[in-house]
Amino acid sequence: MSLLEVNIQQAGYKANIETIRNIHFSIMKSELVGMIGSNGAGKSSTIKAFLGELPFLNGEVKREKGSNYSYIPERPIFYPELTLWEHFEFITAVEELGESSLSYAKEILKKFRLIDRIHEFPATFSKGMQQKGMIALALFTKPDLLIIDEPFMGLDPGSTKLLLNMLEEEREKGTGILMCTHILDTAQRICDSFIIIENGTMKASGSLGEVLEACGAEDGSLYSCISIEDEVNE
Ligand SMILES: Nc1ncnc2c1ncn2[C@@H]1O[C@H](COP(=O)(O)OP(=O)(O)OP(=O)(O)O)[C@@H](O)[C@H]1O
Repeated sequence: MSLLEVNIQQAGYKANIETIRNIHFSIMKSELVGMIGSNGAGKSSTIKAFLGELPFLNGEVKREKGSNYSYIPERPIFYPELTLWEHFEFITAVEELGESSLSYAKEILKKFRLIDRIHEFPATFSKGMQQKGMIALALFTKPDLLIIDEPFMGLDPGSTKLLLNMLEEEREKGTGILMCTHILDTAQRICDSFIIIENGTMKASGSLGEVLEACGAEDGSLYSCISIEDEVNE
């Protein structure tokens, strides 16, 4: 059984304005799925659509019964009136997670070198620190499904390496992961399967070999699956 099955016929932000259409995929346990496409192709909108955050959706989304998910949006979102640590305490209380989750949170925060800053407000953090705070908040709940939009944005090389290790550990635990990224060489190296989004629809999906073939990418590179607009003549 898949952790997530998405069948979107159409979805959008405004009535009668279709932002995405005909997007169908599923995510299995321990599967790392890379969603790639140009700026504005519709990746974040696809995520918002299956999370129920778009006002208009014609389609069907199925999640495995009893499974939980974490979503790391493209831009970090925090409660302005809470310190970083209060975010962990708040989620622990709301989701009735228990003390062991808070110990796990501290472990992650130590790895990300944020432990000395947990009593500060995330709005005062650097971009990369905010991103690491969001990642820690997503992971400490031990989700079955992890959805991450541009996870490497703003991370320094050490934190990028740490995140890659953490994704691998999550996968080994059985977590299904959907990751949107423009870092195609990393995606090509670590993802089990791919969804290529272009102009609001799915251009190809499947294993690396399948998407490369569907895109006619003879050079064997995911870069060839992304259409690049003709340069504007001066
Ligand atoms: N809040 C919104 N209201 C209306 N239209 C939106 C909104 N957010 C995004 N769009 C539109 O939806 C389309 C797809 O945008 P989306 O953010 O899904 O792209 P993306 O593939 O995630 O791009 P990027 O790689 O730049 O993050 C774009 O035309 C964009 O202008």
